[in-house]
Amino acid sequence: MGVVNVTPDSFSDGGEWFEPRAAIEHGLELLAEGADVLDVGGESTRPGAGRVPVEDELARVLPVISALSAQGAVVSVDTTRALVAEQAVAAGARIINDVSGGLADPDMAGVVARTGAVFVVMHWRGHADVMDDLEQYDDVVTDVRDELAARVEALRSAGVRDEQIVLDPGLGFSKAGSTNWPLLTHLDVLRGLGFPILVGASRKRFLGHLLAGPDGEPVPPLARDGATAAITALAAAAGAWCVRVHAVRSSADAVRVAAAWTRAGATG
Ligand SMILES: Nc1nc2ncc(COP(=O)(O)O)nc2c(=O)[nH]1
Repeated sequence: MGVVNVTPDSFSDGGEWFEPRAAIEHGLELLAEGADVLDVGGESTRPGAGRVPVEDELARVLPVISALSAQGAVVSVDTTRALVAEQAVAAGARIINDVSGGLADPDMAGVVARTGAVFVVMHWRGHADVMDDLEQYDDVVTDVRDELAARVEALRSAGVRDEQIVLDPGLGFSKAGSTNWPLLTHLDVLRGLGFPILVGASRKRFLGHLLAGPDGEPVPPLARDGATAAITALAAAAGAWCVRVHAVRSSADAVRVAAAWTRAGATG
């Protein structure tokens, strides 16, 4: 899943593809690099980001979703708003990628049920302005699993079918650096819920800290693509359904390495 952020302020690529034409071109480049899905977002979710008015979010994403869908791309819309999701599906999006898993907008579950779109349910505890204050867990793996299971039950009650649901641990969302790693090394616990798993580690802060030099300063987002590709390979080998990345080529190659590695291991 290649990231197409049509925003002026996303943490790792804010502003590069803010104009629709540039965003569309970038999406086509990511397809050429091997992306299976293009994730189009119009509102940054980075910690501390302010909300974007809904009309601005619509104006940003709809032209890009329409154009990329018309080119045959499988497009997801990265939004927490039911209205944006509904209009994005009408414009051709086949996946709704909601970092709040339906918590931010009470109308989202109904839109998902009505449209039949695939729904990515990410683990989330609050909007960007508060999420860093909500990082308390007894056991992050079982807590995230249980909170996602509760979301699944709520979605089922709203008429969403199991085959529409994809789960996502929400790396970096209400999770400080060290808290992210157990979610990656225990993907099997999340997979135990019985749904495909999407992993979004690309260029995130916890990787910047991992790669920090002697001065302890985290490396900048654009220096985190090697670590991102390594996580892609490990997550693929652990059975992840999809990884959401900014740099597609390196992760597409990493998926092929993991597939070859797993096949060789299977043949013994
Ligand atoms: N499903 C899903 N969606 C996401 N959307 C945005 C970001 C972070 O923002 P970015 O687009 O600036 O990387 N991370 C995720 C994620 O981890 N999972």
